[in-house]
Amino acid sequence: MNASTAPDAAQPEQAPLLNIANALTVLRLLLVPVFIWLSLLPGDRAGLAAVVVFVVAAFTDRLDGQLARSWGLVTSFGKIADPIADKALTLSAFALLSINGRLWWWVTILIVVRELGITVMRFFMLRRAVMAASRGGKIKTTLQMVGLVGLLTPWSALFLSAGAADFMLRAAYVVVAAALIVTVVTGLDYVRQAVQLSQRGGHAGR
Ligand SMILES: O=P(O)(O)OC[C@H](O)CO
Repeated sequence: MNASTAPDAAQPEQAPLLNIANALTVLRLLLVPVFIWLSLLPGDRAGLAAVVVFVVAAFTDRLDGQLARSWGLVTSFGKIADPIADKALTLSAFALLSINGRLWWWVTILIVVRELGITVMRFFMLRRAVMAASRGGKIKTTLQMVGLVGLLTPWSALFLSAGAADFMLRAAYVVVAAALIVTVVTGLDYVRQAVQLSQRGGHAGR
């Protein structure tokens, strides 16, 4: 939602906790069980409905960040909850794909370890600073979401030729590969930021 590591104690929050940006973040979290339920139903129609719910939830990620920045609705809750809502959505999709044998487990496990590891680290770092999502983190989430939509969509049910459906699926795997690289690199970068903050021994100074 917010670029860079932001100070928490130095600047008291102006925006109310109950605002449209945070409501969209909570909506994204609430859409996750709906997406999982639809994904587990048999048939292409349920699969397509699951993709629609996923896309709506992914769109709220774009919208909440934009609204928070442009309307001055940035809160510490949003900085923490926004990445958690993203991870709940993307990690459930990665796990479902691996369960269905459509994505290698090692890819899902690597991404789960990075995402949960950074979330735990964020909570530990709260004593010093709120580590908001970085630019790289946002790019990573976008790549993951685009790749996931490509892998989740039953392309053949969209009246595409076999060749076109195959092309879309291959393109999705390429995007997921790019997402995997950015996921690992940005994870390491967050660790570097956390080490620097810890060494400074105080609040993030921006
Ligand atoms: O890479 P993270 O953990 O900062 O997550 C990034 C967010 O999902 C961007 O909205």
